[in-house]
Amino acid sequence: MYKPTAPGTWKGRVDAHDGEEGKRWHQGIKLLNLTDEPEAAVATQAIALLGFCCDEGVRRNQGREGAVDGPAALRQAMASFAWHLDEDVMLSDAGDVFCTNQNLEEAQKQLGKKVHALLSNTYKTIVLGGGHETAYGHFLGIKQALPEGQQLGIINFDAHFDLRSYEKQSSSGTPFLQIADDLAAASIDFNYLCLGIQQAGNTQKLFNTAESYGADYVFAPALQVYNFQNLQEKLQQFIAIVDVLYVSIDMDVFAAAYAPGVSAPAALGVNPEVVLLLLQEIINSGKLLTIDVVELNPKLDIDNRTAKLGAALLYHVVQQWSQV
Ligand SMILES: N=CN[C@@H](CCC(=O)O)C(=O)O
Ligand SMILES: [Mn+2]
Ligand SMILES: [Mn+2]
Repeated sequence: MYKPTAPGTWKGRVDAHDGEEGKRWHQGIKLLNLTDEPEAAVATQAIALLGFCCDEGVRRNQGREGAVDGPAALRQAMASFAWHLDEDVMLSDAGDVFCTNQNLEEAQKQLGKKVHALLSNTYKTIVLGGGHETAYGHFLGIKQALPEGQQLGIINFDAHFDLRSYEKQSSSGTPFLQIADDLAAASIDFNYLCLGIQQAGNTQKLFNTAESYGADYVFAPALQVYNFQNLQEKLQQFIAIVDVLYVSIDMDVFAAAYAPGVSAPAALGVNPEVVLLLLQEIINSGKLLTIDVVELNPKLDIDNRTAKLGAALLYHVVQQWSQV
């Protein structure tokens, strides 16, 4: 269920005549094998990518399958980024966890183990999804790594709450209710802020669940650069009450013009600029523990637009996160 990334996977443009000055991500990234427990990160700033090749949650949620190929498409979209990282920064690719035989629950457990291995060895972790069922597996690792007494904050950029009932089965629509219930069982608060909610994309039942679980949210039409001061205030209030942050970026939060390659595109979704500004606020808080990008479906993408957007956001995340 786990495979390290094969040598040669990262490839792209080479400016050989420019030497070190021509360096790109595919030439600087290190491959990290998590088959055994990784060694503690040696670099001052160690960032690791980990793929979750899975769309079983999307299938179970009546969505359009294809997110299983999200990690490969994101790697490809990142490969030729110019290298502007400081010398003390190590960027690693820790391979992929796969979902086999539709066994989502086992795949999520395996993802949790690998996330825990990275976090407990001081890697700043970036999980490449996968449908939004990625979030529950990601959380299993966060929960194990969370120091006792620390408050976890979850910020989800998403058109949807993903708070559906998992009584019959879990899916890409249920991860944050699973997380809320797991936290409640461990007497830990569920601090959940959802940014970019589409009213038309969430039934009254979901709004009621959000309310009963104390979830906070901002509708997509309010997630605009001109409203940034209000957004910043709301974000800062949320960040102030927690110790560490888990951020999830569901690519369907963006307008379909920017992100056509998702199971459930949002015609009136948000613009990327405001998300980038909010990510910068989050990273500057110094509380970001781990992040994922989910729901990219390369089969439905147009000219790799969605993959390139996810990758571009991660470029800025890596650049800024490596400095805090
Ligand atoms: N991952 C979540 N997906 C959405 C899908 C909504 C739709 O298909 O319109 C959800 O369950 O709410
Ligand atoms: Mn989602
Ligand atoms: Mn969504």
